Amino acid sequence: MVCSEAGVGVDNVDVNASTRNGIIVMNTPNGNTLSAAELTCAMILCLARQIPQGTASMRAGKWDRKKFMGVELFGKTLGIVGLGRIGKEVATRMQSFGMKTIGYDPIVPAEVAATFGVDFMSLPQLWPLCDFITVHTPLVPATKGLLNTESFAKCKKGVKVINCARGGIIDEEALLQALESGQCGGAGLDVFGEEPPKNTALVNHPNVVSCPHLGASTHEAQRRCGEDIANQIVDVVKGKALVGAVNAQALTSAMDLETKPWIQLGEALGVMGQALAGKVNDQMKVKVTTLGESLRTAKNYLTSAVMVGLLKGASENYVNLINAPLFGKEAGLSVSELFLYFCVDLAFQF
Ligand SMILES: NC(=O)c1ccc[n+]([C@@H]2O[C@H](COP(=O)([O-])OP(=O)(O)OC[C@H]3O[C@@H](n4cnc5c(N)ncnc54)[C@H](O)[C@@H]3O)[C@@H](O)[C@H]2O)c1
Ligand SMILES: O=C(O)[C@H](O)COP(=O)(O)O
Repeated sequence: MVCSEAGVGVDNVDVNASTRNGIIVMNTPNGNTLSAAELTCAMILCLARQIPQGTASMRAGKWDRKKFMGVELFGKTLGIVGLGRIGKEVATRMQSFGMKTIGYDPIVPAEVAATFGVDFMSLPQLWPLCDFITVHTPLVPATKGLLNTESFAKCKKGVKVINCARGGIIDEEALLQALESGQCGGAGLDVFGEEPPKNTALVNHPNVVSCPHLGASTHEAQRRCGEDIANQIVDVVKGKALVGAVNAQALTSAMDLETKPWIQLGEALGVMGQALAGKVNDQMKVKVTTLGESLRTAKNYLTSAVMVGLLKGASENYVNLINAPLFGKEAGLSVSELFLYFCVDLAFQF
């Protein structure tokens, strides 16, 4: 079974429960990149020129030319936290407005960031330099509250911030306080800790521009994600490839013609192990040893295959390559892996 997310974030899918039930969880990480990047750029422009506020004012019958004095983007510094797919597209677009782009990412190296015009630096270096800050990371423990009271205090007074990634990366309480004090000069928010937000203090703030999670809401992005997911599912059904799976590393290898026989062998060895050792219990030790360069990376799938064989029939659950490692762990099995280059005493062991 496959559970597909037509987008990047799988936070609306219970990945652990899917893994337990042997269900593949897939996403389509590329389809909505441009749409999310364009919305971010639109937010930056709205913050600079207060376009939504101007519209609301005119709808209220006013002609207030003095109230909405803006700033140019030319020559301003944009800090980009998270230099993946969307962060990169935002950078190149905003450079065309004459913005200087600086950024940080724990995975993307400085040399790579430089290829798309981003001056890489640490977060403590980045905060005080930015006129605008936009976040493009996943929401994980390391990014929750990345912009908080402490980091706002390190920023230029009046810094404008954008979150078109995930609610919670900018701490909402700290943001409200920073908006109230003027430390933050405006915020563009497409995402919220709770969606829709019950606490409307932020969306009602005069310096906040907001959208109801519209980053991927374009005809083009929806079509692309739909096509991607359809192709991914057809490929799985045909046993051709497993693209975009977020919880099935072993299964990715199972699609490869060269590794298929090894997976069958691993499973058969597991069945034999069960026949010899009896029902799996927490006293059992399993050691999967592979030999020779061609099996250097085999532990990625072979151990799972052995576990399938060991647990099949012995478990009340449906066991497959996706959930076997989890069930093995829960049964208390002690599993280790050994790779040997050569079968001699001088073998290099990893
Ligand atoms: N608003 C929307 O509708 C919408 C649409 C698409 C994507 N998104 C969200 O946008 C975000 C980015 O998506 P993407 O496709 O660019 O993802 P991506 O995986 O291509 O890029 C994310 C980057 O964040 C970096 N990162 C991880 N931890 C970090 C940290 N502690 N500090 C700085 N950087 C860190 C990663 O190394 C990676 O390069 C995700 O949260 C995604 O769910 C939102
Ligand atoms: O993570 C994503 O791709 C975006 O947040 C879009 O998600 P959605 O398709 O649920 O709007």
